Amino acid sequence: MSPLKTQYRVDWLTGQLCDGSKESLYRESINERVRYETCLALILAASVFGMFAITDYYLLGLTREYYLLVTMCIVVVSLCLILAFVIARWGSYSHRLWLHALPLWILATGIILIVPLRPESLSTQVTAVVLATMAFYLLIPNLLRLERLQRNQFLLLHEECDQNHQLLKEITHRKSLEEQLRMVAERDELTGLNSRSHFMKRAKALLQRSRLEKMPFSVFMIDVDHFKSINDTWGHSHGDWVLTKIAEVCAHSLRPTDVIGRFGGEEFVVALPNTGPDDAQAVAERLKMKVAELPLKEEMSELSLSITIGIAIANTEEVDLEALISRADQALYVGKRDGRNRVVMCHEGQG
Ligand SMILES: Nc1nc2c(ncn2[C@@H]2O[C@H](COP(=O)(O)OP(=O)(O)OP(=O)(O)O)[C@@H](O)[C@H]2O)c(=O)[nH]1
Repeated sequence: MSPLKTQYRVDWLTGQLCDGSKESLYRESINERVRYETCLALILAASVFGMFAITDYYLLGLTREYYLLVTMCIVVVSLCLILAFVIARWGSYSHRLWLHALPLWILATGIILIVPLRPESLSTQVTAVVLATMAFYLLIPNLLRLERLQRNQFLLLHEECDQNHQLLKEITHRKSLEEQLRMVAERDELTGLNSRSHFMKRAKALLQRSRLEKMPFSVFMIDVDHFKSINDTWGHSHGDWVLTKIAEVCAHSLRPTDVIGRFGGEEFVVALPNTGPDDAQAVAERLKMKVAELPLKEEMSELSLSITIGIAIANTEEVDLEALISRADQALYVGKRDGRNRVVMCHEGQG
C-alpha cells in the first residue's frame, strides 16, 4: 500500500488512524473538546449519584443501610469530582488517553463486581449485565463508526488545509514571478533606470497631465560623447561602468517628479513636467557639469567624460511624445555636429 494511503487509512477495529502521527494530530485537534466533555460527564455522574442519596433517604430513612449507601455515594461522587479535576488539569487527550478511558473501566468493573458482591439480587444483576452487554454490542459498532466518521472529517479538513497552503504558496510564487517579470519589463538591466517602453508609458501620462493643467513640459535626449572610444580603449566592462555612473548621477540630480529612462546604447531620455525653457536649460547644464565632474577609475584618468543634451519644449497643444522626442533628438544631433559637450535647445516650431 502506498504511504499516502496508509497515512489516511482508518483501522476497522479501533476506528483510529493507521498513521500514528496523523492520529496524534487528530487527538490534539479535539483535545480541548474531549477534556471538556469528559469533565462534564463526570460532574453529571457525580450529581446523579448525589441525588441517589436523597431518594435513598426517602426509601430507607436514617437507617444503617442508608448510612452505608451515603458513604458509598460520597466516595463515588468524590472520585468522579477528583477525576474530573485531574482530567481538566492534566488529561491531555493525545498523551494520557488512559485517563479518559478510566471512568469507563471503573463503570465496567463496578458492573462486573456487583454480581459476586450482591448475590441476593442475582436476577436483577444478570438482567443488568445482559442489558449492558447488549448496549455495548449496539453502542460499540456505532461508536466505532462515529470515530471513523470524525477522523475522516478531520482528514478531509486537513487535506483541504494542505491544498489551501499549497495554493497560497503557488500564488505567492506566481506573484513574485510576476513582480520579477514586471521588473524585467520596466527596468533597464544595466543601469536600473526605466526601460524605453516603460519610460514612454510614464512620460505619455505626464505629458497628458501637463496639457490638462496647462503646465510646461520638457524632454532631454542625452548622449555620451565618444563613447565608442571609451569601449575601444578600456573595454566594454569599463564602458558599462561609465554608463551606470552617468545614469546614477543623472537620476540623483533630477526631481522625483522627473522621469529618466535608458533609450538604448549610450543614450538617455528625461521627461520633465512643469519645466519651461529656462529651467530646462539650467537642469541640462547642471547634468552636463555633474557628468564632467564624475570621479572615474584610476586607469581612466586621461578620459574627459562629457555628454551632449538636446532639449525640446512642448508647445501649448503638444500631445505627441514621439514628436517631442524627435525634436530633442534633432537638437542633440545639432549639438554633436557643433562639437559635442553642450546643451542645445530646439525651440517651439523648430524642427
Ligand atoms: N559598454 C557598452 N557599450 C555600448 C552599450 N550600448 C551601446 N554601446 C556602444 O556605444 C557605442 C556608441 O558609439 P557611437 O554611436 O558611434 O557614438 P559615440 O562613439 O558615442 O560618438 P558620438 O555619440 O558621436 O559622440 C557603440 O560602440 C556601441 O557598441 C552598452 O550597453 N555598453
